[in-house]
Amino acid sequence: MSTPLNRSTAGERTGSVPPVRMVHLGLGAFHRAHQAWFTQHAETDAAHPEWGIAAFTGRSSRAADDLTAQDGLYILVERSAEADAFELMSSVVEANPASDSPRLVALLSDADVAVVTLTVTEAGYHLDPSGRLDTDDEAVSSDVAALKKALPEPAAAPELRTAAGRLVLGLDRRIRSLGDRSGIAVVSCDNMADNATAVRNAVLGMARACQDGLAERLDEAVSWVGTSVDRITPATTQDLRREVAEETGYDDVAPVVAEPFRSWVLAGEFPAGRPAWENAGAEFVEDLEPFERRKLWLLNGTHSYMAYAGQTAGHRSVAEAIADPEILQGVEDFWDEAARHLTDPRLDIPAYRESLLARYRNPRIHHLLAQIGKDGAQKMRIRAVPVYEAERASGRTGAAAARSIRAWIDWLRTQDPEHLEDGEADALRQALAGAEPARALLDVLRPGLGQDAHLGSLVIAGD
Ligand SMILES: NC(=O)c1ccc[n+]([C@@H]2O[C@H](COP(=O)([O-])OP(=O)(O)OC[C@H]3O[C@@H](n4cnc5c(N)ncnc54)[C@H](O)[C@@H]3O)[C@@H](O)[C@H]2O)c1
Ligand SMILES: O=P(O)(O)OC[C@@H](O)[C@@H](O)[C@H](O)[C@H](O)CO
Repeated sequence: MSTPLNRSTAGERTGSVPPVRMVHLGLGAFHRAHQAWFTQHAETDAAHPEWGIAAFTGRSSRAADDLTAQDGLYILVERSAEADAFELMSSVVEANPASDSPRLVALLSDADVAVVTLTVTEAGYHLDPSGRLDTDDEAVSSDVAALKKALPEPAAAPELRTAAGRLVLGLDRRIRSLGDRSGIAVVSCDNMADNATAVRNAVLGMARACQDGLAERLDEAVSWVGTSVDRITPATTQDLRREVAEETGYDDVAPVVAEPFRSWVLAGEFPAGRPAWENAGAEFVEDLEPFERRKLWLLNGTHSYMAYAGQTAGHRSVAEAIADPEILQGVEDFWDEAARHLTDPRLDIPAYRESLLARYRNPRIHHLLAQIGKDGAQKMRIRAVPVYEAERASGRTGAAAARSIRAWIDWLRTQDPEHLEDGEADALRQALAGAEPARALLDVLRPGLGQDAHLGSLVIAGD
C-alpha cells in the first residue's frame, strides 16, 4: 500500500517551508521539471531554503487541487536512457487556481516577492502574427472589459481569463501599494522568439487597452527578463504515477518525468533579487539571441518537423520518428540549413547536434508527437519560417525548412478541421476551406508568404 504524499508523510526529507518570493503562472509539467528544479537546486542550505514558489494554474484548477492536497510536494523522475532517479521536490509551496485573483494581488503586493515566471504556452500570450496583443481575441476583450471596471476600485480583484490580464491587475496593485519599492522581474519561460518582448507586448498591450498611462507605469516597475529554457518534459501519465508509487512508496497524484539534460540561459535585471540559479547551472548572458535561436531552431524546429512528418509516417513518439532513416535525414538537412546562421563561436553546434540526437533517441522518454504538434501555426512561424528566410536571404534554396513547412501543411490537411488543437484554429479552418489551402496556410504563418513563388514551388506542388 502506498502512502499519500505531503509534508507530514515526507518528514525530514524536505527542509523548512521557504517564504514565497516567486510567483509562477502556468502550473504545468515543465515548470515543475525546470524552474522549480533550478530554484530548489540554487539553495545553499537545503534544510533552510529561502525561495518558495507560489504557483497558479493557467486555466483549470486541477493541478492546484492535486498539489494543495500534497502541500505542494511532488516527485520528479529524471529518466535517462538507462535508469530513473526519483527526487522529492519542495520548492513549490503554494498551488492556486488561476481564478484566485485576490491571492495573486496579495502576493504581488508583497515587496518580498521578487520574480514572476510564466509557462502558459505560446497560445497563452494571445499575440497576433506581428507579435502584438490580439485585442480581437475573445478572452482578451473579456479581460479588458473586466479590468476597465476593476482597476479604479482598489479592492476589486475579478476573475480574469488571460495571464496578461492577471499580471496587469497584480502589477497595478503592487505599484499602488509599494510605490518606489515595486520593482520586479517578469520572466517568460515559454518557447518563443524574444520571449521578454512577447510577455511585455502582451502585458503592456492589455494595460494600454484598459487605462491611459498604465502601460508606462508598469513598464517602469518591471524588468522583462528574456530566457531560453530547455528540458524535454513529456506529459504525465497514469503509468508514471504507478511507477512512482512502486519505487518510492508514495501515491503522488502529480509526478513529473523529464530527461536528465536541463539548461536555462537568462538575460536581464532582477531589481528585487533572485535565487542564485547559477548554483544549479543557469547561465546569465548579455545577448540571449544566439542561444535562443540555437534552441528554437535546432531543437524545437526539428521537434515540429518530426511531429508532422513523423505522425504522417505512422510514428507516435520522438524516439520512433528519429529511428526512421528518412526522418533522420530531414532532421540533419534542417540542422545543416539552420547551422549556417548560427555562427557565434560560443554555440558549439556540432556538440549541440550530437547531444540532441542522443536526447531524441532516449528510448525511455515517451515524448508524443501529438503533444509537440499542438499549436503548430505559432510554432512553425518561429521554428521553421526564419530558417527558410535566412537561407533565401543568403541565396540558397531553404529546401529543408520548406520540407518542414510542407510536412505541417500535409499533416494539417489530414486532420478534422473541427478538432484542430491550435490557438489559431479559426484562421487554419478558413485557410483549409479555401480554393488554395496550402497558399492560404502559408499566409497564416506570415502574411504574404503564400505569394513566395520559390516556396510555392517547394510546398504547394500538387495543390
Ligand atoms: N514540456 C516541455 O518539454 C517544455 C520545454 C521547454 C519549454 N516549455 C514551455 O512550457 C510550456 C508549457 O509546457 P508544459 O509541458 O508545462 O505543458 P502543460 O500542458 O503541462 O502545462 C501548460 C500550462 O499552461 C497553461 N495554459 C495552457 N493554455 C493556456 C492559456 N491559453 N492561458 C493561460 N494558461 C494556459 C495550462 O493551464 C498549464 O498550466 C510550453 O508551451 C513551452 O512554451 C515546455
Ligand atoms: O512545449 P512546446 O509545446 O512549446 O513545444 C513542444 C516541444 O518542442 C518542447 O516542449 C521541447 O520538448 C522543449 O522545448 C525542450 O526543452
